[in-house]
Amino acid sequence: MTSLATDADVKQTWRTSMNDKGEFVRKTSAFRNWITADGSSGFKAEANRYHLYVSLACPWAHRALIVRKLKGLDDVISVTVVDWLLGEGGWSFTDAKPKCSLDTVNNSTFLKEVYLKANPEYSGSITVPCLWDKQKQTVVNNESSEIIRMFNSEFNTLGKTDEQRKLNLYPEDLKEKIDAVNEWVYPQINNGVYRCGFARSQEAYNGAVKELFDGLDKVEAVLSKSRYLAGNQLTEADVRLFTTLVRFDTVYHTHFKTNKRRIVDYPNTWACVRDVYQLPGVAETVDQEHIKKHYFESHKSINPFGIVPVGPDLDFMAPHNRDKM
Ligand SMILES: N[C@@H](CCC(=O)N[C@@H](CS)C(=O)NCC(=O)O)C(=O)O
Repeated sequence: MTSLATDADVKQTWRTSMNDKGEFVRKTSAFRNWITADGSSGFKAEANRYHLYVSLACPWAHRALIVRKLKGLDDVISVTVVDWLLGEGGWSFTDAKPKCSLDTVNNSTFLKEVYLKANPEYSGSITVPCLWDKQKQTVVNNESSEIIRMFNSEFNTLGKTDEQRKLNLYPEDLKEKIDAVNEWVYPQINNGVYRCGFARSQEAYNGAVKELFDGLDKVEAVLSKSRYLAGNQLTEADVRLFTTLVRFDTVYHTHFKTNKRRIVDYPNTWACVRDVYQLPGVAETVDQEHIKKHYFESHKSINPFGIVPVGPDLDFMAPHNRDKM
């Protein structure tokens, strides 16, 4: 019998990752196994073997959901959506909220039970996305940047259509460029919004917000010259940026105090968000109810009454005209 962690043992990343300057410092992910097409790593890419635990609110989990869709892997990799509320016990399962379901794979009540099944000694953060191996009964990987690379390259015989099997979001000739973009987009923007929101000193906030808007200005400049971040072809760099930007005006702008500008104020960036949103399969991965309710209801230290603001209404389906660039 696995010993279960008590609520007090649950390490909520956003609460515990602070340094003495009041800055938010994200912890590194713990499970880093690799699925390969040939199985040489011990984790072979196979249909119905892997299960993805996600929150529809979480930008990191959202990356994995988008790549799973774009690569036509929805019938190959199953998914459970957790309750949007991140409570005292961490992520949990419910069938009483739209799109959420109980954990029929591991029959757990809290996601921490899944992590502890993989490693009873585990004391790290309990985060989504979490990729579970139904065969080996363990967590394969809980780092989104790696999960999307595996979905992109290792499941190529299993995708639904030829086009989806051939889609390459990290092509050889663009690797350097994509890595270079990720190198600044991650700290300044993806993690940057959290660094603004969870700052516990004015200095920490000032530094994070400056880097964030320098980053967004840079994105706008790049996207004024090319359709996507690494040129005229969609890559993982765009997916990684998109999941932050699609949450920006509805949540971060108010909740994380990133209110110098909104994404709709950046014409090229906003058009690029709509471009990615309108790609086949992407819109159905975006759920603003989960997104808004998760952040505003869960982070009681920055929104004590859990009130969810009413707006803004954004038209993600408005024409983007980026294909004419
Ligand atoms: N580096 C991880 C970060 C994942 C992460 O921090 N996820 C958040 C949700 S947005 C989480 O699960 N937090 C749980 C907690 O703070 O307790 C990745 O990119 O996969």
